Amino acid sequence: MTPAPIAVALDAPDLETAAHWASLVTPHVSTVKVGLELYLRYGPDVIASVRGASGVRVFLDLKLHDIPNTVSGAAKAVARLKPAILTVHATGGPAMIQAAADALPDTQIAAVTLLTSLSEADLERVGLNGPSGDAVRRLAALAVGAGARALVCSPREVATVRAEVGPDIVLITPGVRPAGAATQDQARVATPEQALADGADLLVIGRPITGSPDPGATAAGIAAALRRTAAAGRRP
Ligand SMILES: O=c1ccn([C@@H]2O[C@H](COP(=O)(O)O)[C@@H](O)[C@H]2O)c(=O)[nH]1
Repeated sequence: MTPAPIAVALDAPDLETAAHWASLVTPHVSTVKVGLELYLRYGPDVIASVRGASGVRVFLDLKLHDIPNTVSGAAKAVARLKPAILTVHATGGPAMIQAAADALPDTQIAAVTLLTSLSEADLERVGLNGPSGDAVRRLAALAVGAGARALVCSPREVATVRAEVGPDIVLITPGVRPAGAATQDQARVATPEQALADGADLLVIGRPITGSPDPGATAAGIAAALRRTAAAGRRP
């Protein structure tokens, strides 16, 4: 069975837990995601631990945000880890995004538009007035123009972003919650089915899977639900 287009966020307090979660979910999902918590605690070794014997795709979510020269150096520093995806903040600007893309030609540089934890009120507080979709669309176009091959946006804006950047850019959506799941600190959320229907290519799902009693079974269940929805959509 083809693994579902899901990146499980391995936001674990220790390496053993992260590697265990990775081994449970990798039969069912295409990708595992290493973020700041694990990478800052364990450094580059964490990548081999979660990749394990399966060789699953690793998404390195470091959200780099600095001057272009520093981001270029940081991107080169992780090149030997061969991440499938590396994130930078789109608000770092075009020169910074291009520096990352030039430094890591074999990795998809994904530009994070606006964090999915920010509500419309939060965005107003940081000086981004107007609907989140407007800022996300602007940042998406800027990032793609600078060489980003992937974008991170909330599932609420993914249809707008798809219309803006076309079919060839990989759209990644955190802020995904199965129906009825707690939103926790996420503000702009949608279900896995809705995110895919609206144009997402890869769904980032963390705590709804890793916080469940059986992460493997939960990942398998979400993957099966997505397959059922896709099959229903294909029926005449
Ligand atoms: O805008 C963003 C960018 C990245 N993330 C990351 O995705 C996961 C989401 O985890 P959940 O447990 O499903 O909330 C997490 O690692 C974030 O760092 C994001 O949420 N929003």
